[in-house]
Amino acid sequence: MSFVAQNLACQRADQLIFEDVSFSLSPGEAVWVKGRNGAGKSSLLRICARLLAPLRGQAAWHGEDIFKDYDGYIGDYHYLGHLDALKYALTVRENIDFWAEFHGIPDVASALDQFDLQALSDIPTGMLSQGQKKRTNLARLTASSAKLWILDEPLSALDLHYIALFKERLIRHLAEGGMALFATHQDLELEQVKILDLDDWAS
Ligand SMILES: Nc1ncnc2c1ncn2[C@@H]1O[C@H](COP(=O)(O)OP(=O)(O)OP(=O)(O)O)[C@@H](O)[C@H]1O
Repeated sequence: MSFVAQNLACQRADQLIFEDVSFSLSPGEAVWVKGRNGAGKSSLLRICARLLAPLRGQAAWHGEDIFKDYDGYIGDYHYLGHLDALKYALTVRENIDFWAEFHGIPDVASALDQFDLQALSDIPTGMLSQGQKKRTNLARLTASSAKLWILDEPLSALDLHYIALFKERLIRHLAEGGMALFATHQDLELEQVKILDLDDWAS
């Protein structure tokens, strides 16, 4: 099982953002995407989550092009973007439920527990604070069986307690053979992380 990106180039509007970006992920590995504001971190993650087509280059999961083999990749990755992607009219539990069901994991209770969401579980997510919304998204992530976590600024809005909790959960995911591709401005101080600095690759 692996994710391999080769010579990716990205263009937004008429601007070439980066080119020749290559990296790979095997079970237990994490890649930390770094770079200045506007370097293309979110764009790279969106390409890997198939939300944006690369200008050039390939990305493959199990050796199959992610843009050609739709079904082979869909249940294996979970993308957490800048926006919270919650359905505000639904409660915390209902939001997590939906994704847990999509990924075939019915254990919503433990997902709620992991990010201390039990007391908030019946509140519509539109009423949550930014940090509570982020915790709901992280619970949704951990309720999924996705092998590859693609995370854009997963720490934003989290207080120190929940940053530590998230880090612990990420380390467990990697220890269980998962993979992670994440962009943060803050160092998570993971021991085994490969750094991909887009400032080195900027066009
Ligand atoms: N929808 C869009 N249309 C056109 N250009 C875009 C679009 N989204 C982003 N860009 C441009 O692409 C470049 C890369 O943006 P991106 O969000 O990937 O950078 P980033 O490294 O994640 O930045 P930050 O650290 O500020 O979050 C920027 O110059 C940005 O203005």
